[in-house]
Amino acid sequence: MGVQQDHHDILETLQIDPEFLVQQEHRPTLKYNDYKTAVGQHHVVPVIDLSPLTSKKKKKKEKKSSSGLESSSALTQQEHDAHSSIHNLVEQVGKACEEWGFFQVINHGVSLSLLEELETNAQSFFALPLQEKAKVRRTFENSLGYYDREHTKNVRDWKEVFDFATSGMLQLPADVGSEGKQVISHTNQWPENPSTLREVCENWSKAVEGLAFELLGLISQSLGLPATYFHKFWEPDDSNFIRMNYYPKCPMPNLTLGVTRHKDAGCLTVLVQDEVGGLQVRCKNGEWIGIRPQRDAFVVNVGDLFQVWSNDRYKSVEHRVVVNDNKPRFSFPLFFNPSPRTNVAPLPELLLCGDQVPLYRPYNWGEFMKTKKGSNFKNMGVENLQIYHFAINRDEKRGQVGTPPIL
Ligand SMILES: O=C(O)CCC(=O)C(=O)O
Ligand SMILES: [Fe+2]
Repeated sequence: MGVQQDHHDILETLQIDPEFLVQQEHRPTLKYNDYKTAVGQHHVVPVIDLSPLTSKKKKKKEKKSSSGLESSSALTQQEHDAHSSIHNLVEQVGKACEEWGFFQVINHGVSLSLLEELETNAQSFFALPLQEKAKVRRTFENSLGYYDREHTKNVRDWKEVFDFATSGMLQLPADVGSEGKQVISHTNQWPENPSTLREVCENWSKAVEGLAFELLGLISQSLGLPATYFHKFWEPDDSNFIRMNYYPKCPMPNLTLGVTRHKDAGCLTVLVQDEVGGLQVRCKNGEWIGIRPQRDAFVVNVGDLFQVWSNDRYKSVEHRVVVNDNKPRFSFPLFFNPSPRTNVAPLPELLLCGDQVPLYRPYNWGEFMKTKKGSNFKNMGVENLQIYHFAINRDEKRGQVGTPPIL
């Protein structure tokens, strides 16, 4: 049967809107009748135990409140042990970033009861009638709130989302000619119901943001930089936002995806998923593997910003979400992103030590995010903005880099 005929037959029997139809070569290849198989067979993404970090924080607190009666030599030994376990942690994180771009973390210090509260509230919110959810619907002018028509690579995702910024707002550059405005503020919108949603989300965001800064410190050290090196990019503001993802059951999970294959454009994604599974990562051999849901773990991945900053040492890895016809799924990623004013380019500190040439031209993160958010909003019919659009080609590298184009 020809491709044309095949496509025609599918449309004839389709139980879903064709907007959701993933191109044949990108459809999930496993059988997805049973949601458990949707997770895949392999679960080899590294799991890293963060207890050296969490116990270091605890010890610091104890030290502050202790009367200082311990002998100084005992303290020195303890400090030495702590130092070597942090060193070991940094090595594990660096290896995972270099080899996988993805890892899970356990003993991260974020409390399970916060997660349970978030899950209960998310379930209540997404169970509301559409007209209720639509009261806080995202618009082209305000990218925060509820949305059910998100597109990835111009295919509609089988999901509903609710986005909120951890600081309450995102300040993105205005379009040219926007009544002389330089920036447009996108502000959080909170639904009336569930009435606890706002408080729970704000508590969650404080806890997960704290974890993200710790992870940023570890990644920074793994690149040979001071732990706080990257913090300046989160000043005076940032563009962190959290998404509540709801993937309803899907009658045709072999033809559609919760999120089609993509790379995250930001710096780090720190995500917690429920027990259903469906997040898959593309391995170096091209195979898709599932990330095993683990109740006490966060899934962390480095995004495009780290790929550019590290000049391709840490690659942003493709991933996708498969859905199933058996159980809805929830996930809660924090997209941990710097100030929209940040100009992103390979870091001179990292180029100097490796005697390398930069592989990317500088670009402005706020402009990039604004363009990207526009293309997630609807099918633009063309491929959306990607970092490879800023890659420097070989000829340019030989002759050195010219003036970077403005986005
Ligand atoms: O739901 C998930 O597990 C992943 C979602 C994702 O990759 C994204 O929203 O960028
Ligand atoms: Fe993603």
